[in-house]
This record gives sequence, structure tokens and C-alpha cells, in this order.
Amino acid sequence: MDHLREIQTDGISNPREISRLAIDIGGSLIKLVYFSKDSSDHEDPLNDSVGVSNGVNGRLHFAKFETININDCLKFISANKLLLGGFQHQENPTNDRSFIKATGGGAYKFSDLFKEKLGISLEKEDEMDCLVTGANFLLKAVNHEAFTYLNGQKEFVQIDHNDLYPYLLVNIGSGVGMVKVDGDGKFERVSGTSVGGGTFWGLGKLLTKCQSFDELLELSHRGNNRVVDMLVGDIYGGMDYSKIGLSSTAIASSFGRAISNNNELDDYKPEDVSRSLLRMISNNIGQISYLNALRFGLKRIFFGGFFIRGQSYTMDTISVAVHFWSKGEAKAMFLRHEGFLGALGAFMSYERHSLDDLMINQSVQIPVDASCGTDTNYNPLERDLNETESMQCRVYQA
Ligand SMILES: Nc1ncnc2c1ncn2[C@@H]1O[C@H](COP(=O)(O)OP(=O)(O)OP(=O)(O)O)[C@@H](O)[C@H]1O
Ligand SMILES: CC(C)(CO)[C@@H](O)C(=O)NCCC(=O)O
Repeated sequence: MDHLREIQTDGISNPREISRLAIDIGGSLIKLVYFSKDSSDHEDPLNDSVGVSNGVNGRLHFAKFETININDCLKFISANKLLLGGFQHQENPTNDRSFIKATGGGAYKFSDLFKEKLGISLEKEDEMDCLVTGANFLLKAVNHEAFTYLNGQKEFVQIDHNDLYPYLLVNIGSGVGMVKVDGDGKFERVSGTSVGGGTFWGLGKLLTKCQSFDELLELSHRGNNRVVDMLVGDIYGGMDYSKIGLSSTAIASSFGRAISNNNELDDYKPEDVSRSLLRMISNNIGQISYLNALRFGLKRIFFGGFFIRGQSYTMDTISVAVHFWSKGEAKAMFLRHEGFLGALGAFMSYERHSLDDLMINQSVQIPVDASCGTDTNYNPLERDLNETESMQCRVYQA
């Protein structure tokens, strides 16, 4: 994970300009979102479009760490002085914040550690609240956030703000949560499954002996699941079972081929095992998601969570499952900031509370031409946004 830390320090030219950190501590990953003010920016009373004043230009930064390496995260926060209030700190140097907004189970589990190591309290925000706030924010404020992915084709979806709800939000983290979203702050967690990203990573690690999640993903790119999976054709002598709509190449039984001979695990290539596992889990999540969408008559399903990691094969499998089971009625959509929904929601929650010690009661406006990372070469169609990035934005005082 060290490499992540190195990348993530990029772009923080002046630590004193950092302000407003929020954190989402999940079962597998810790996600950070923080704002840094542009060093050239002066608080500008002019605001053309929304009639609020005191906007501050800056960037929203995104970073992640493995939860097992939480000490790296603490060091990162400390080294980059993320706990100092940037622009409010300059106004009132004695007024350093003594808490940060935190969500996810780790906000409870690691509360004492943050107090002990950083002297900071974690102000807890409900995980589901944050997920939904983060998703709604991204869908409404960020251009090119949601996209479909089918047959290798990525297509950005234009979100109609007046026709966004209801939708199903499926967050694929360690476990999977399925939330019916009816509006801002209006939602119900309708289902979930423990077969999620933690399952892929955990089982994959045991079966392939690989050392990192990225290695497991890398293996899956090179694998062939047909070696491990039992196909309809394997059972039907190469024929389709067309009467029930199953082609000979459809998977009849994930990992089912492993029973048909005396092979041991070592007889299978790790890449084939990884690919089969990724397909099994993605397919299963796609199917359960569709069934929940069907329960509530929802046509749009947005998938988030870091299991996805912008992976073609994962997204394709989920999309095909949703398309197949819904007979084309429901649509699977993915979010570019997939794993940061909760952290963004926690970040936005500063706004919901009136805090005397914060100069800025913020709302974040992402301009239409929001740029990510290095602005010049940014191509939203090609870029994988799973590593560190930042996003130009403007924070307003309400
Ligand atoms: N570098 C990585 N290291 C470990 N897991 C990764 C990595 N990148 C992606 N993943 C996948 O993302 C999953 C975690 O996703 P996410 O951060 O959205 O959930 P979480 O908040 O940790 O989990 P939960 O919400 O269930 O507590 C992992 O289980 C794994 O499948
Ligand atoms: C337990 C949480 C909410 C923690 O983020 C998540 O891992 C999850 O939704 N797991 C699935 C649990 C279930 O609904 O079966």
C-alpha cells in the first residue's frame, strides 16, 4: 500500500491550505476526502449562479488505504497536516478542529486509536446516510459521473435531476448493501449480501496465494473461467438448452468443473480460478440486485463500492446479469467515484450541521467542466479513477 501513499501526497503543495477532512473506515478500505484551497484563491464574494457568497476555489482530494494498514493512514493525515482547518485556520489560528466526520464501522472500532494517535475525535455519521448523500451529490453535481458498460462499451448517462428517483443503490464493499433511494435523505436499505468484495479478495487470496488485491485482479485478466466453471454445454453435450433460454456457453455451475475430475487446486491456474471467482461474485450480485429492483419496480440500478475498481470484466458481468434477468428492462450503471460515496457523504455532512467553529458552512459546487487529476490530459472515457485523484471545485458559504 505504500505506493498509494506516495501518489496521494501529490498535489498537496501547501499543507496549511488543507481543510475539511472526512473519513470512511470500512471492513477492507479506509477512504479519505479532503478539500484544499487553491493557493492563489482569495475568498471571492462573487457568485454568478446560485446566489451565495464567499466561494473558495480549491480541489477535493480522494485517497484510500487498506484498513489493515490503518497506521499508514494516520501517518498520512499527520504528515500532510490534514487536521488543520485550512482557510478557517488562517482566520483563527487558535481554532484547530478537534474532530473529523467519520463513517463506516471503523469510525466506532478505531475511535480510541484516532484519539490516542492524533488527538482527534471521530464524529460519527451513519454509513447508509453517508452512502446515499454521497451518491445523490455525485449524480447531481458531477458531470460524467454515471455510465453504463455493456459489451466493452462505456457510455456516460445524462442525469435528469427531476427524474433521478427512485433508484437502487448497490454498494459493493466487503459486503454488499442494497438501498432504495427515494430522495435526499429518503431511503431504505432493502437488502444485502455477505458475498461481496471481501469474499472475492478473501477466497481469491486463499485459492491463488496472491499477495494483493491488484494482483488478484491482474490474474483474472489473464484467466479463462471455462476451465473451472461447468457450462450448460458440458452438461448438455455441447448443446444449448434453448427451451429455458440457456445457451451452451452459459455457466451452469460456477466452479462446477472442479468436481468432474480428480484435479487438486494446484492443477488449476491461479488466473483461471481468479477469473471464475470474479465472474461468480459479480454475476450473483447482479442477479440479487435485479431481484431487488424488481421487488420495488426500479428500473435504474447504480453500483458503487471499491469491489468494482472500474474493471471491465466485473462491470460487464454485472451489466449482463441485470440485462439478462430483467430482459433488458433494468439498467446497470456505474459511478466513477465508486468507492468514495460514504466518505463524500461524511464530507457533505459538515454542511448539515451548524458548526460554530467552522468559517465555511459549505456546499460544494462542481463546475460542469470538473476536472480530475491532471487537467490537461483528462479524458473521462479512458481514465480509471480508482487511484488518487482530485477534482476542481468551489466551496461556498451559505
Ligand atoms: N487495494 C485494495 N485492497 C483491498 N481490497 C480492495 C482494494 N481495491 C479494491 N478492493 C476491493 O474493494 C472492497 C472494499 O470496498 P469498499 O472500500 O467499498 O468497502 P468497505 O467500506 O471496506 O467495506 P464495508 O462497507 O463492507 O465495511 C474489498 O473487499 C475488495 O474487494
Ligand atoms: C455490514 C456492512 C453494512 C458494513 O459496511 C456491509 O459489509 C454489508 O452490508 N454487509 C452485508 C450484510 C448483509 O446484509 O448480509
